[in-house]
Amino acid sequence: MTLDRIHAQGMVLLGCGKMGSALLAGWLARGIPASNVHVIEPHPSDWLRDSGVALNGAVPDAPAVVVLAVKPQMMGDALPALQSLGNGQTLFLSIAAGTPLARFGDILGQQTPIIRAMPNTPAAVGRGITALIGNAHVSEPDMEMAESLLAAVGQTLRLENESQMDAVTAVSGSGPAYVFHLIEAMARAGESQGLSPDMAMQLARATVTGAAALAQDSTETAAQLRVNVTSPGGTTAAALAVLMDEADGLPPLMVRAIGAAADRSRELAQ
Ligand SMILES: NC(=O)C1=CN([C@@H]2O[C@H](COP(=O)(O)OP(=O)(O)OC[C@H]3O[C@@H](n4cnc5c(N)ncnc54)[C@H](O)[C@@H]3O)[C@@H](O)[C@H]2O)C=CC1
Ligand SMILES: O=C(O)[C@@H]1CCC=N1
Repeated sequence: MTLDRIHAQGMVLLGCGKMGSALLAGWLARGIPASNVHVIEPHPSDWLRDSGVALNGAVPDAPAVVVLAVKPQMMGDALPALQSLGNGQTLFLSIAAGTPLARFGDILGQQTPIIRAMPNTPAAVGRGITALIGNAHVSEPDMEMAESLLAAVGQTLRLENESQMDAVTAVSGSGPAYVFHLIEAMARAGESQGLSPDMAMQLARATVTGAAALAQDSTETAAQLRVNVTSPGGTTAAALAVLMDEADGLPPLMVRAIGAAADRSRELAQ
């Protein structure tokens, strides 16, 4: 129902790289007709060419929504081409890290309804999470349309204020990279204990994905799931004594890493 406007008026996707194509794959899988999606992408992948979307042609006069999925540094170059759609009924939905709502209004017009969202790459397998916040011109139906689009690729979450977006970006936007790095680090540590690289990677990858699935499906807290693995005086306890060290274990390291990402998000806003 909330996607009726897209069916009637079409939509535009500006930039179809890693995140844009993850979103597009979800929309097509959820039944948005490819012919309703107009994509502007100077370097289209084979997948995009074969997807059936309207690629690099004229965009509709009044699309229901324009999704902005170019790098923050490219926004200034890319956005003026869509200026004529500003100050009207078209909703703009940006997924760019660190780009404040006010900056879009400066280019598109101050009356333009704009939503800022932060998805993540597990959207590619329908397991993303996206946080959203809109400016004062976004109506409830606008917000619901954006949520429906993003719900096609995972969970959604409304923020209370825009300042939360830097922390969201640091936790869930960038977060998948931390988990992939955990796989790499566990595999490398397994190698240092004598496993072959292939075997270490198979064990690390299956362990992280298996634990993630358990965290998703279980009613128990993450802390309890950890306790369930930890036999008193056993191997896990020995590892956790290292990882949970308050001075140089994972918690202070994560505070530094997430702090660095949030700081970078704030810098991008300058
Ligand atoms: N990759 C990720 O995990 C996430 C990325 N984001 C945000 O999504 C946006 C895109 O990031 P990625 O997909 O990772 O980058 P990407 O580099 O894979 O994709 C950007 C795309 O924009 C295209 N492009 C460049 N100039 C253009 C123009 N003038 N008009 C139309 N298209 C143009 C590029 O050819 C490229 O395909 C960024 O703003 C980023 O902050 C948000 C959440 C997660
Ligand atoms: O690294 C970045 O800036 C983008 C935003 C969140 C994930 N990737």
